[in-house]
Amino acid sequence: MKVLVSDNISSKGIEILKKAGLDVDVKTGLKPEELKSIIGEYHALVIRSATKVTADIIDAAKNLKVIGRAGSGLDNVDKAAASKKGIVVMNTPGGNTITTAEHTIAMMFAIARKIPQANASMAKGEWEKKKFMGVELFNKTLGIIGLGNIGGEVAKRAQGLGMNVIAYDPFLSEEKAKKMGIKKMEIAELISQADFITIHTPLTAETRNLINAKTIKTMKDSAYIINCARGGIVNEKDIYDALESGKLAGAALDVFEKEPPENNPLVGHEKVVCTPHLGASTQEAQENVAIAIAEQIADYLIYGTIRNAVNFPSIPADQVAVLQPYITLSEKIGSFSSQIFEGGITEVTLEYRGDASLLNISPLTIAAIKGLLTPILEETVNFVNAPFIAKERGIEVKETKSTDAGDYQGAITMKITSPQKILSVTGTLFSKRDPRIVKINDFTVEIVPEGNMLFMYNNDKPGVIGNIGTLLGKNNINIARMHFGREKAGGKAISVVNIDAPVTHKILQEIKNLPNILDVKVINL
Ligand SMILES: NC(=O)c1ccc[n+]([C@@H]2O[C@H](COP(=O)([O-])OP(=O)(O)OC[C@H]3O[C@@H](n4cnc5c(N)ncnc54)[C@H](O)[C@@H]3O)[C@@H](O)[C@H]2O)c1
Ligand SMILES: O=C(O)[C@H](O)COP(=O)(O)O
Repeated sequence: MKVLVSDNISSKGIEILKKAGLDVDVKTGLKPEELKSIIGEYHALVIRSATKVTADIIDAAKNLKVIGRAGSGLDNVDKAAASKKGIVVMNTPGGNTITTAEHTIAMMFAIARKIPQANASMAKGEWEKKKFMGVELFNKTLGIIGLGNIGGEVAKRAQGLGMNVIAYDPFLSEEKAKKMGIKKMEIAELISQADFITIHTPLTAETRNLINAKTIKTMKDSAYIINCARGGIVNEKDIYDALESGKLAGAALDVFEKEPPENNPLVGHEKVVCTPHLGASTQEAQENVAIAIAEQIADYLIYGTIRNAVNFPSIPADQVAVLQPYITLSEKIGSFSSQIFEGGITEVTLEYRGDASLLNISPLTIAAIKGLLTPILEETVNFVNAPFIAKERGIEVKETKSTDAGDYQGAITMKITSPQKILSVTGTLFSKRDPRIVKINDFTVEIVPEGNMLFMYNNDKPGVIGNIGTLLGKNNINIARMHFGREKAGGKAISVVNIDAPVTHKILQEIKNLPNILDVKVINL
């Protein structure tokens, strides 16, 4: 397997990839067309923030299985295009958190005490003591927008400096904020109260342009803005206008709308401190993220283990043993159901009952959808692109949970709806690991879902089984197992036969023509 490392990462990560037996090429600074022309030969791509993995690049990535970000931000990757193609996108959350929080604090000190400006002045031989009067951080209010990993570490450090920390984060509970000794508030309130405002959110549709002329108007004239998150969250033109008009005291920026910035008047402005996206640039953080991404990529390419993927739920190591049999069961229920169902599917509901309801159900639902789509689609369906394909095909996926599993310890039911009909298939685990299909609509059955199978609706009349056995025997096809279910004696019945070899189209036709056979489907699991 070949790995392309297209941005600078610590050599420790490259050593790990090579030791794992992977063929590693390091080619940094590639132009988009150069990357596009070579990406087809690689199975993994390791990046930082410089490489732009656009839909165009992904389209050319014929063999790519994984994109690994040595760091956290993934706004330079077209995640939807990658997911659609079944490419796992993973990052290394946490590896550069402390380093970036420290950089934020350093930027806050730098702008409050004008350290870079004073340094530049001294380098020119000046001694401008009066010009570089600063402000203390002690007793000032720090407003943190986005109290996640980095925001949280910034908060701790600011509290240590005697600052009053307030935060805006719509996804943060009041209780957690309280535990951290932080007052949570709405953004408008934070902006009007803060002496220093620091941003630690991802760049999303919600956060793009979050700090703009309108919000700046409501800030204190003495306020400072620090952005070590992503360019585009603060509107650079509006910050420049505010600084020029005396509305803001200063800004410290590590990230920019365009990187590297071109003709950006904020760079070199006397009230601005700039660093070239250095938030994560310490030896410690770079080793952390390079080692982490190399291990994650090697584990995925060699063992299929997915960790820290943004487009597939991670399964913690201690949950794998319990979840794996249920993942297998879900996938088999999905595959079994789609092979006996006919019609345009509009909705799929997964019902988790008993023990199954207590599990992390997202991977189980994805497995069921993968199982459902694989037999009916030409394109490769995997755990990453299955939810995307379902959505694209207009299939609504729902989940329900109930602790009551009736006769079973745990059960999963897949209900497939089309405008004409509904199919319901329930499965369970025998001895905690052996999948069984135990109900199909109102028929109670006990089917081992594996290998080649024949699924039949028939009239519950004598001779049906004998006829099938004779026909298969004549064609030298051995029956491994047979299962039956019926509504009532003499009514409609279900027969499922596990066979040791697949049937040909001709044999299938002959089965269809047997007396009392209403319908036959071939299943392969
Ligand atoms: N400058 C650098 O070199 C550098 C290094 C690492 C990370 N980063 C960037 O820093 C940012 C934060 O990283 P992190 O690891 O702390 O991420 P995180 O996911 O731990 O935290 C992000 C926080 O933002 C909050 N949030 C999301 N949308 C929001 C909104 N609309 N308003 C307010 N809060 C919102 C989330 O609830 C979460 O608590 C990211 O943009 C990341 O890319 C930059
Ligand atoms: O998202 C990140 O991890 C940071 O922005 C660091 O980016 P970098 O790896 O390009 O320095």
